[in-house]
Amino acid sequence: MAAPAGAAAETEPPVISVRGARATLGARPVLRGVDLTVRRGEVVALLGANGSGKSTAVRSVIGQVPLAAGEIRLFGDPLRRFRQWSRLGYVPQRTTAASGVPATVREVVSAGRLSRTRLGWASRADKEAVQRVIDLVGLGDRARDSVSALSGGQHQRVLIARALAAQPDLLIMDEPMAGVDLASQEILAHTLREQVAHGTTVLLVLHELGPLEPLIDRAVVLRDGCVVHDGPPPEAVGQHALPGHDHVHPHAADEPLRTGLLT
Ligand SMILES: Nc1ncnc2c1ncn2[C@@H]1O[C@H](COP(=O)(O)OP(=O)(O)OP(=O)(O)O)[C@@H](O)[C@H]1O
Repeated sequence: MAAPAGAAAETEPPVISVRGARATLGARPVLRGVDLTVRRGEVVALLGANGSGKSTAVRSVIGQVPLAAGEIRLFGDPLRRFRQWSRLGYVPQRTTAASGVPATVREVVSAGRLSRTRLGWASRADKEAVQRVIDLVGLGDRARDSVSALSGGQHQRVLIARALAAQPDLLIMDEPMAGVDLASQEILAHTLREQVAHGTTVLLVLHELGPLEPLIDRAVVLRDGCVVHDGPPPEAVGQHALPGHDHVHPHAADEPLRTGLLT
């Protein structure tokens, strides 16, 4: 669990403030008046069924989806004026670090450090920061390997290391556990714990709380582009405990709820 946001966090502007956000994709209204506040040091999970608008909400926060109405602020600045992108690490949903270009783990993770490197040259501190996050995600012995040689879970760990390389104050991850084997899930949970212990603010899109549950301070649940819950994480089984849960799971119905749901 993150250290509770202190008195300073109460008075300073939220790290993320979304007010009355509306967005339409194609002809479809996908966000229909979303409010979302994330304060410094908080770990907030954005939950909801397939298509409820979770990814669209986080993509609007980072400026990838324009709003039809409403306002977004990051670290107190209106999004259109926000320039401190090195303070934000983002791991998009279900992407791969392998682009056809044979890059090594270290090269991909170093790319995440570029916003902090001075004069285009990686300093010793930059190299150490890159090595630290590679070690943190348990890939210290794979740093020179091509990312194309990695498993899906290892890929995801590379992408998270890339997002952490610039030592962001805010980490946004869209379903970081999706398609990730259990061993990698545990490493990711450990990685996140470390970040949270160092004060990083985190917004996570999740299908369920799963192994990250002990870290989550607050859950915001979307349904049809509207917030239907904003408060303590639903007990034990994440959104499954909520009425109207209709997520489609690619697993057998008799599988235990706490394992394998994210794969
Ligand atoms: N580019 C697009 N054009 C039209 N509709 C879109 C587009 N992108 C997403 N949508 C639709 O918007 C709705 C919300 O999508 P979004 O990806 O935000 O949901 P989600 O809650 O993240 O779902 P999932 O759990 O499936 O990732 C879905 O019905 C989706 O089909």
